Amino acid sequence: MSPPSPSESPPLITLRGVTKTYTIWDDPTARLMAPFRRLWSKSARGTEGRQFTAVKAFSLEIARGECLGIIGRNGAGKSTLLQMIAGTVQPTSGTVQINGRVAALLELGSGFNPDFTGRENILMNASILGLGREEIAARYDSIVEYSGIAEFIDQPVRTYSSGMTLRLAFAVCAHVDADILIIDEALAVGDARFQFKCHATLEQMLKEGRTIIFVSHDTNAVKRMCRTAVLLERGEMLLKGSPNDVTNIYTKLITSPHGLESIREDLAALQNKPPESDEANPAPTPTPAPQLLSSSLSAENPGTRLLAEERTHQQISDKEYAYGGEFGEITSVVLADHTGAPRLSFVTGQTIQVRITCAARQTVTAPIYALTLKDVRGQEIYGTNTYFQNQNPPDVPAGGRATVTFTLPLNILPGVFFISLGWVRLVNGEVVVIHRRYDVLRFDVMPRDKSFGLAWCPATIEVHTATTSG
Ligand SMILES: Nc1ncnc2c1ncn2[C@@H]1O[C@H](COP(=O)(O)OP(=O)(O)OP(=O)(O)O)[C@@H](O)[C@H]1O
Repeated sequence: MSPPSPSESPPLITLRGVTKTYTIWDDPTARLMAPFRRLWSKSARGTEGRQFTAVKAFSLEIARGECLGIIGRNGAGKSTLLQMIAGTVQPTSGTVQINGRVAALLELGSGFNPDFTGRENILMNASILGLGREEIAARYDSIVEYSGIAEFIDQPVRTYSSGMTLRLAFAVCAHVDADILIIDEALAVGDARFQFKCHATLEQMLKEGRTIIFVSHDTNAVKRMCRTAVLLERGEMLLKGSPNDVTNIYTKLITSPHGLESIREDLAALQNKPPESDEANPAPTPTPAPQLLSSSLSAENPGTRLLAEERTHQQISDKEYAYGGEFGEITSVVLADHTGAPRLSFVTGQTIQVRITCAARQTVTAPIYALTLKDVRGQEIYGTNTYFQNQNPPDVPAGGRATVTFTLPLNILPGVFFISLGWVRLVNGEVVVIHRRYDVLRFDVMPRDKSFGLAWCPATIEVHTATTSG
């Protein structure tokens, strides 16, 4: 029987007005003395230490079978939120209601006793997570085999590397029939092979209708795994939406010098945006006629008219998300075939050209031009830039223009794809955005043969058959 769809079943997790406030002590002695002082004097209550709210009035319902990604800057409150869902931290106010068994991979090894062996920790953890003696005995060998560290299973966990600790912790979580799995960045310490195995297990868990909540700074992992993502900032939920929208806004937040201010308008626009259709299965669209692009520039800006004249375009994708544009703008984007003829539909293996024009309002020194291809889920499938290719394009003077052509073979199998473009510069090792236009063009790739998968790696096959044995 297939698991019920998220909309059919009641929420597995309900958070209502969840707030966590910590008391911060500048003086460690005052912290130690505080309980005694409170005993001596009622008036001392609440007068020492500063209150710091790590998570503010957070409300959310998470359905069975949902995979929710939580992203946000360092200190945004992600781990605190996960700890409250996992039950290891109590909220100061608000309620957390959980209707199922929770397994959590929080701070690495936090559930383990470092002086116990791997074997003892498996037994202890599986028991804490709700398995009975017989169930643990029946699954023990499988847990050890999954972890791949059988050789070290009788060594104390304090002697394990972080990758080995992760292997053990994940192996336990994967075997306890959890309804909800919570993962806090932990997977990042696993080697590539184990990460692959973890992701396959997570996919399987989702198919079985389990719920996964995971925190990651890896926006691609969020887009690959999740259908919904939440952006946390200073303890508050700024946005809940498609992983592509949320990670686009997050990228702007972390690269803009104006921080939160820089995304206010975007948040307002997204809140008014109608719900998206199934992004993973968009209906094919006919190639539209050329049309004028909307602009991020204000009408008052003296450069606007000149730039607008150039802003003729093949197609705007309705997903475009742009920012920057103050010092210069990517004014035109044309997708063409290898002859230079504009097109939006190709066949696997064909060569494309992406031609962009960048107009500088102020001198742009040490410019970098970048291109990314994404699939319909926002997953980056290819990206490059002039910096990675060891090119040093010339500065663009105020009022000047640069035209840039990216030429690349479309070695990808059929689907719908989006092009994102960036014009940035590096200042003291930091990326300063001149203009970024994400998901600006949408194009289709049609099949050229019956090969399958993601990438087109045209294989030749040689078969030698012997006519006699021996
Ligand atoms: N026990 C604690 N006492 C005081 N402050 C705390 C405590 N735990 C967390 N904080 C503070 O709460 C804020 C949120 O911390 P949290 O670890 O939840 O952030 P995060 O989003 O997970 O960050 P990161 O991405 O760096 O892991 C931070 O400012 C942190 O210093």
